[in-house]
Amino acid sequence: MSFLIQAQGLTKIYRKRSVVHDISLTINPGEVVGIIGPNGAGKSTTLDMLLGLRRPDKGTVAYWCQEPYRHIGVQLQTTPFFPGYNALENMRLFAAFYGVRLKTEAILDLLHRCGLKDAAKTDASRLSGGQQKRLAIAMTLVHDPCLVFLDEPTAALDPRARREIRELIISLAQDGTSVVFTSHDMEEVFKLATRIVMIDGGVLKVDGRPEELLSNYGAASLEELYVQLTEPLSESRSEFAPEIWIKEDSV
Ligand SMILES: Nc1ncnc2c1ncn2[C@@H]1O[C@H](COP(=O)(O)OP(=O)(O)OP(=O)(O)O)[C@@H](O)[C@H]1O
Repeated sequence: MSFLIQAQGLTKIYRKRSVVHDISLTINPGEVVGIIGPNGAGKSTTLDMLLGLRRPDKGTVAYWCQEPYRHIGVQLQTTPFFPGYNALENMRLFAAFYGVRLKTEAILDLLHRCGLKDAAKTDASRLSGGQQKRLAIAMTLVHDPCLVFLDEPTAALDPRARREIRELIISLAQDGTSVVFTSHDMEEVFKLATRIVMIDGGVLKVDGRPEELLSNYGAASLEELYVQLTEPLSESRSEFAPEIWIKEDSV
């Protein structure tokens, strides 16, 4: 299998403004791809288009197999749990969406892998923020996917919970699962990612291996590279400084 997802020329337009513009991106087997960029840069919109959750206005997405959704796990920024059900039951219900019947032992193994074994019987809505994130990630694994998408998996978590999620991402990668994740924590991205993609103003700015990127741009750290390549908020990202405007007759 040469690629998992291959996107060509992805463009998404809202109110005549191109919030994602002509992005081409390939996700390969075995990669941990870290997607970085300022708030509102177009990362989530790009992920959604890669996943087929939003239709691109231009461009194409190709997958490595006929039914990719059966083999992709997705944790979006908000993961709705089934209210009134505990973690284990949520896992079982979620698995049913994929047509997978998981034995209790198998679910407990997954919860254990995600550091949640003791919380299996706790109502999902009563789990802590970090536990809910871990449950959201555990739920992406119920159908044994070969690719998982994690949108800001460590955002708003305390240091211990962040560390646990990072270890989980490393263990997924070690088991051969490809991972695509977004994060605003440059140190975290540098540590975890085998490839880094930066999107800014809806445009793909860089795409490469972490060490290569630093040496190509002469940056001492990913944070330095980020600052070097993105514009200050006041210059580029006010409400009145849109990314790319589309001529009326071209939409
Ligand atoms: N449904 C929509 N209608 C109109 N504009 C939208 C819609 N969805 C996203 N946008 C706009 O598209 C731009 C990109 O949003 P997106 O959520 O992809 O950014 P992001 O890089 O994921 O940001 P963050 O890091 O804050 O999550 C933003 O300006 C956002 O306001």
